[in-house]
Amino acid sequence: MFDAEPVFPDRPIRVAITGAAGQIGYALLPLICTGRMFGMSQKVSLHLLEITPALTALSGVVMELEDCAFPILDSILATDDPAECFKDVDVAMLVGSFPRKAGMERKELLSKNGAIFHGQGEILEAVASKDVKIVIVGNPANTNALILSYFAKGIPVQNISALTRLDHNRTVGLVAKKLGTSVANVEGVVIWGNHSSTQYPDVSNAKVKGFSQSIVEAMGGVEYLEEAMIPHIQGRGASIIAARKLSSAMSAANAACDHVRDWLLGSNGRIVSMAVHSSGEYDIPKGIWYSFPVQCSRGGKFTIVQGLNVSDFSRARMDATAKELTEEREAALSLYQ
Ligand SMILES: NC(=O)C1=CN([C@@H]2O[C@H](COP(=O)(O)OP(=O)(O)OC[C@H]3O[C@@H](n4cnc5c(N)ncnc54)[C@H](O)[C@@H]3O)[C@@H](O)[C@H]2O)C=CC1
Ligand SMILES: O=C([O-])CC(=O)C(=O)O
Repeated sequence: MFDAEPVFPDRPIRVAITGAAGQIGYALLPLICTGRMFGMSQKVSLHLLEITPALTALSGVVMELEDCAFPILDSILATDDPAECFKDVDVAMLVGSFPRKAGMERKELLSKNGAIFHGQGEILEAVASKDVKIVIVGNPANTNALILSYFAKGIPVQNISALTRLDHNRTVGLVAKKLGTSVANVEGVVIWGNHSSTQYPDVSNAKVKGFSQSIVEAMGGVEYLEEAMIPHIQGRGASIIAARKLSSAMSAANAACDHVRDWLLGSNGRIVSMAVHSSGEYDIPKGIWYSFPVQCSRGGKFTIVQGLNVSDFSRARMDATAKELTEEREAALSLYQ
């Protein structure tokens, strides 16, 4: 457990979690309530949303939360009404949606899940604080963020993000394993682009304590990246589905917790990856939600880290994943225009 100065010393922080009775919800709730997200000095008020048929399952989750007697858990609201759930929340973690099955790409979920983020965008626009910080976990996460923003124009684009921290953590884990070091020694990994099989996990700017040479060379050169590391990270979600017959939940919840903690409390100078609105940084098309290297400062601010070295190898991959996101944007917006 860690402690931190509370974001709101005088009141609980209100956190909405959609799909709270699902796999990720079940893994995420204990992380929040044991202080892994906001520290042990911040009281938390949970606003849990489920679809009506899952309300009984949600009531069981609520019973378990009560039975945990978490000292920082102040109150729980469980509802199937998104307007009630989102009213006055400080953070909205939008998990509730359908996971893919083996053999599917995440973008195949667009027609089914896009409608959820359309509806929730309109409701957030109507009832949420303009300061709310929103993270979209449900897939296809980047384009769901774009859809949500399209229907919630009063919420600043900087307050809407999508989760690529899982890919980031996967890459940190892989680098540490390959180099035989601790994950704590790995810094400067970047996930560029889409949370999909076109994402570009980039270690070319990474630094690892104890290694003075280039990390690309230490890892086995460009050939290793191209043939092993990049496909490994791009396909990790599918590998987990193949093995578990269910998509990642523990690691997804852990990543969502890291994402919100760093966004709200600051990343202490570390580079982390978040899918955020592109204003054309690194010549990425404007208006898509693209995963960039960011540094977060306390209070829910982040800046995209500028000036990282971009080789031709990186450029081609950054552009390929941007192209996919541009196509997803066209497919999504064609439903609404
Ligand atoms: N961005 C990322 O890194 C990751 C994203 N995911 C995605 O997260 C999503 C959730 O995954 P799981 O928890 O494993 O799925 P799950 O099926 O176990 O749980 C989803 C829950 O959402 C609920 N739900 C469906 N529609 C809803 C709505 N309109 N409002 C509120 N709740 C609703 C369902 O009743 C269900 O309880 C999926 O789209 C999955 O692909 C999963 C892993 C990583
Ligand atoms: O692969 C999936 O469908 C679930 C997911 O997003 C991940 O594990 O990264």
